[in-house]
Amino acid sequence: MKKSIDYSLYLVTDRPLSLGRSLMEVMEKAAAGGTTIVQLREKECDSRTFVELARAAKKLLDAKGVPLIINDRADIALAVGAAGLHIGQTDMPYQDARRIMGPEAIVGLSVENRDQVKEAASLDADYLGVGPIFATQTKPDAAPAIGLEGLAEIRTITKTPLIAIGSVNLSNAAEVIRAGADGLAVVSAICSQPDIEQASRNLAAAIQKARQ
Ligand SMILES: Cc1ncc(COP(=O)(O)OP(=O)(O)O)c(N)n1
Ligand SMILES: Cc1ncsc1CCOP(=O)(O)O
Ligand SMILES: [Mg+2]
Repeated sequence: MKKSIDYSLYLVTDRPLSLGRSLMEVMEKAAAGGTTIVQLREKECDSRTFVELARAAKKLLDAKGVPLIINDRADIALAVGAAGLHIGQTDMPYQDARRIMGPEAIVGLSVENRDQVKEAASLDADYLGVGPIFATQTKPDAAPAIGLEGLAEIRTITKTPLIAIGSVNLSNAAEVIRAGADGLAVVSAICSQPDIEQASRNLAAAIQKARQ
């Protein structure tokens, strides 16, 4: 049986946005503060570097019981035995990713609008990464923001876990949860904060409170 995953606080890494701190430091402190799942997102590095980072990330996160998801690259996810893969609308098609990763792996899919959510209904994605919720500078090629209304509407058409992404931070975490997100995916709200552990702790507490 597939392991149940806590998607509450989903860190998506970004080394250039980490204020000079190492990937290991970011992940270590984020996990200490309550981050429940980590996606290694590397847009610039070569494959060798990506594998080495992923292997080191897995070792660190395994010791903390935090699952590691790899962005875009099924080959890297398989090479290091990661828990799963995240793909978007212009990445490898979902069915191919699922076949390669196997039935036990977590495979997450990005959706940017309600049509893509409807298309995803025929798939068995473990979660949908919905966004951007708000405009973000972190991903210059992101689709237009869907807002809290867009998220709430998507919530009504699927039961698949929804992970909200795109300028999600401490100031809007509660309303994003209340609009229907099962988890919050953040880059800058953790990676670019001076105190990563505290930022993670604050977000985890805000999520818990919003669910009460
Ligand atoms: C949790 C989560 N949701 C959405 C995305 C975006 O994925 P994608 O559209 O493939 O864009 P890139 O991240 O590959 O630039 C994500 N990474 N994680
Ligand atoms: C990877 C990604 N996909 C949609 S928005 C985004 C970037 C989110 O970054 P931030 O949390 O800093 O806005
Ligand atoms: Mg992608």
